[in-house]
Amino acid sequence: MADLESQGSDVKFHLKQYNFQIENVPRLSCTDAKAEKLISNGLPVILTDTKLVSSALHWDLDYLSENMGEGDFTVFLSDTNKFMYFDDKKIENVKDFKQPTQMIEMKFPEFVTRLRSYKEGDKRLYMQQALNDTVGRRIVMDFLGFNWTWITEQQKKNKWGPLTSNLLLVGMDSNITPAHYDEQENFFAQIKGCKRFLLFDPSNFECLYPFPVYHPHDRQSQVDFDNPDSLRFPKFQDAKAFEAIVGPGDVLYLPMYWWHQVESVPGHGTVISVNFWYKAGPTEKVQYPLKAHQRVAMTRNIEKMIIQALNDPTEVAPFMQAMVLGRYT
Ligand SMILES: C[C@@H](CC(=O)O)C(=O)C(=O)O
Ligand SMILES: [Zn+2]
Repeated sequence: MADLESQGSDVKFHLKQYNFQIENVPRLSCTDAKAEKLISNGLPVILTDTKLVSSALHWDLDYLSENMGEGDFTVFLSDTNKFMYFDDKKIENVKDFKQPTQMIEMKFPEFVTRLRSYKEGDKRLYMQQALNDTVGRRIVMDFLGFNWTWITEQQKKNKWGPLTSNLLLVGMDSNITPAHYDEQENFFAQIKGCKRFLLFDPSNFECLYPFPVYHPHDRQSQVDFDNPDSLRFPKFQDAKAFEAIVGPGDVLYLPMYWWHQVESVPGHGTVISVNFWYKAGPTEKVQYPLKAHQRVAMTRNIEKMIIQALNDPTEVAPFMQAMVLGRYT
């Protein structure tokens, strides 16, 4: 991708400003030993020359419209530029849960028509669809042309589990996926337009206040980054962010359990990405002190167990307080 510095001013100009500290994620060649080291240590890095999705860099709305086939694709509609994920299987756990987006299925050409006819005040659109075998032959050929040799080598070297899916993301610039974490390793490949990632290592759990595990917004931060409630979330100001801006051809290694907010950079038109989600590998012998992501995984398991045992989420806080206050504090 053209050196960001040459786009620096215009890309930087459009970026939203936040109060927390922000450092840069390193941009390295995939042949650089430092990049290998970062990945093996579960640290984020932008890889500039993997050629992972070179066979798809020609993808644009017209090409996809002609070649994505007859399948239905999942499109989210939002009244704002935010597209917060929710687990529809957990909606019944929260009385009067208000879905932040509407999820509809549509053919690709219809999606393109709606995208192109968008005007201020319309619902914004974001297609998020796992690539599957309904796509047309040319997309299959492009997909087979991905640099599977390189990424499979990474999977084996880092002892990851199997590839679970490739999510195709086609959205409007300025769309935002609010801060959340995933429980899978992720090589995020940028195809068209630019995305800005704000990343936080898993130890920021206490600063980002995830929703409870039973909530439809499990794994999502409760903090509205644009209007943080410092009374409810006093530690948010201590969050430490790393910024990664990716453009066509860049691949971001996004380690599992790392928080990320993803902003499609305004002024670059339609934004197209494909991610590569891998299951975590088997945990070898547990070593102490536990890593931050292991503590998060443990917290999740304990939270699920207590909710199930008490059979009432409102009893979790008094139960945990009785267990620790005056005994472990
Ligand atoms: C969907 C994506 C965010 C985005 O690209 O809007 C993401 O969170 C991930 O790949 O884990
Ligand atoms: Zn994610």
